[in-house]
Amino acid sequence: MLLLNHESIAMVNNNQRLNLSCDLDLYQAKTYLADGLANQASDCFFPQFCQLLAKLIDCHSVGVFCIENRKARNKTLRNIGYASTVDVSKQACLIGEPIPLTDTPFVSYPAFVQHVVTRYSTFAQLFVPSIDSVWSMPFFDAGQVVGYVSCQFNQLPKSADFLEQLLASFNSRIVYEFKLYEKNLLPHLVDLAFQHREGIVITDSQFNIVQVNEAFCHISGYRKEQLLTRSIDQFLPGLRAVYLRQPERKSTEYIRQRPNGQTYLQHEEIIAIEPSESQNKYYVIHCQSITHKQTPDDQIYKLAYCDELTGLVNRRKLLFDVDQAFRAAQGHARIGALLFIDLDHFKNINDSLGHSVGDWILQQVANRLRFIVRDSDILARLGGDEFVVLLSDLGDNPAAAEPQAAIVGKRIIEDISKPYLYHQQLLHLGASVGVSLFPGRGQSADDLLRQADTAMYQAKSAGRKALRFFEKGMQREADQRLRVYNQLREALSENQLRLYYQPQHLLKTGELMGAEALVRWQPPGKMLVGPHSFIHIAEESELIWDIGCWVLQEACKTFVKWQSEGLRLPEISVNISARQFAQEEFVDFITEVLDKTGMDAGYLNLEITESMLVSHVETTISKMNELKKLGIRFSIDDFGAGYSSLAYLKRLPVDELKVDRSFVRDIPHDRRNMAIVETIIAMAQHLGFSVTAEGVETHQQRDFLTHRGCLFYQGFLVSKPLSAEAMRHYMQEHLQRKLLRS
Ligand SMILES: Nc1nc2c(ncn2[C@@H]2O[C@H](COP(=O)(O)O[C@H]3[C@@H](O)[C@H](n4cnc5c(=O)[nH]c(N)nc54)O[C@@H]3COP(=O)(O)O)[C@@H](O)[C@H]2O)c(=O)[nH]1
Repeated sequence: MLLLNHESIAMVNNNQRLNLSCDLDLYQAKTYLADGLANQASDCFFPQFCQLLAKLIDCHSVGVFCIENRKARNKTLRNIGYASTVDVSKQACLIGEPIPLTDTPFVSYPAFVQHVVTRYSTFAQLFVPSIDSVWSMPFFDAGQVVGYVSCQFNQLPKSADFLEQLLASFNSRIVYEFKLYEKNLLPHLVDLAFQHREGIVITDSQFNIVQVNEAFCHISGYRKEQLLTRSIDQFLPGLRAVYLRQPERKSTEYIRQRPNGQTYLQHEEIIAIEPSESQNKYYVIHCQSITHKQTPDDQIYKLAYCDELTGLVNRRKLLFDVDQAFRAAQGHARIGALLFIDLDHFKNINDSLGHSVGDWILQQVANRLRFIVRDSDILARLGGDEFVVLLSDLGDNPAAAEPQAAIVGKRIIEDISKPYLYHQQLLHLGASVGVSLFPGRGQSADDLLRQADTAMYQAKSAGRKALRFFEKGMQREADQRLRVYNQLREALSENQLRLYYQPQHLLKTGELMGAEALVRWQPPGKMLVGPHSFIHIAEESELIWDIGCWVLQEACKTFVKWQSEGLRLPEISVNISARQFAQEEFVDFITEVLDKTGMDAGYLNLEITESMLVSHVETTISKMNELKKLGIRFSIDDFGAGYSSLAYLKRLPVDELKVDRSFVRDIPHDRRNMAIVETIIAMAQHLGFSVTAEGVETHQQRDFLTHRGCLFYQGFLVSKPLSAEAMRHYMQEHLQRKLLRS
């Protein structure tokens, strides 16, 4: 607003008072105005006031302005009354317009400015160029300026003193009308705003929804009663978190999901409103669905460069961006970082709750990541549960860049690990992050993704929810892993896998009670390779399914063959990995193998690990029950080394616990481990499970276990794992000894 600037203040301060004679009697003027306003309805008060005053003092025009957002830094003037003694059709309509007060203090005394039109071009746009000067005066409420009256003159006005005295006597009435105006205007504006085509949500200070408009219900697919009083986190997840973390970043695009599963792209803007110090804070969220607003060009761009599910940059665009960022960093001696993020346990959610929940989770993760990165960073989804954040400029000092990248990485892990609320159900995820800084010596843009991926793998191996920076040694390990993976694939197709069998005996009598099938890899011309060197690599990929299938078929085939040869073994145990068990078709697959091999399910025992049970207990129990109906038995392998939750243990249809080798190893030296073994045995007895001790190597260990009531054991004391042929001889000898004894 040009009326009240530094220059005008200077003029008043210089006592350049308007010294013009007054033709009007002050008393008459007051009466004239007071009569004219006496019965004036509130909504016409200010236009009428302006009209009367303009006529009275014979000026070009009069305007009344109230100050909006008085407490905010960016307060503005809104024109609420205007009248002119000349034809106003040629002038800009000011009523209701907020007028910006750029660089201008809100003065608290009358001000006068001459030659306004030539001095200020904006003013010329608002008023006819004939205006020469402007005089304005503030109105006060409890000592605070609440608005102004401004009078525009075609020529120098006659008396400012007169005007000042006249208007001062109307201060209370004008302030009263200001208040009425504000009170009446607000609901009217709210009504108008709520009829808007775009979605509006109002929340209280705790982000609970207090009002929504029809448009929001239409866009989001929720009914008003489903939304009111609920937290916005349920319907606009992530918005609150990003706002609280970065209040200056008011608007963002999100992928949202309707209750029917349909997704849409939405532009959301949040504004905090604090009506007064005594009143609570509110938030107004403006939502604009922009899915349909995209031009064909936008759509082509999105198809080519965006990930459809999350709206993030896709792999193709990321590779391009990485290349650009790498070159820019090289050219300007800056440092950047590429963060490779892989979700922990995502597959469990996908497998157990279905792909639509998996998709929902990926969208939530994308939204959470959006809050963390800055606009200048690049956020991409590579596919599956892999995301990438490219921080293109972390300064020019490598020592400072690394902690900065670590802060972002740790925040990513922290935010992704917070629970997700899906239809009253809390879902848990984690994230492992690998970081590669660039540009490095001998490094190319192509290396970046691979290096960060390698570091991410190290983070996963470190126990998940971890962050690792790429180091040169990691590359060697990654290359080795890839080599083993490729060779394993070949091993499967070239029939290089072998199955070994470790006998299991009854502790009390030494009776042969079963055997555990253990896989080995026999590369041509090389030493036999144990599962420790390759099972974990297989478990990271679909290869574990193929290997697991082979093991189960081979074990059943061999067992049936032994049976046909009269070698009767009470049971054969097969290890099942979590990834294998989680497959939807697992139960069907087992049934098929039993059918094909002619194996009686009553002889088959599946060894599963504790960790597998904790992540999705319900699905696990239901799968186990299906298999139990066929006659299959279950052991919990490595018991005591994992979570050992008694809460789920009593619900599981399990038959046996296998005490982890690490507890048996130190008998009789480690009293604590001995106490653990005793407790496991006692607990198993109470719950009706049998117990097998693994890794028994000495007579002392065997005696201890026997006296504590353990039923079965396996270990080098009695036999190492044997090839199928050696196991056949072992069974024959055992049978002969038994026959001799009887
Ligand atoms: N998913 C699958 N996992 C499998 C399969 N085959 C094996 N495995 C898992 O690999 C782990 C290592 O197995 P392995 O090297 O065969 O070791 C087993 C035994 O050799 C070893 N053992 C047995 N007795 C002793 C002993 O007295 N001393 C000693 N130092 N080691 C001994 O223990 C392993 C058996 O362990 P467990 O399975 O826990 O009963 C192993 O964890 C296997 O689970 C497969 O086909 N699928």
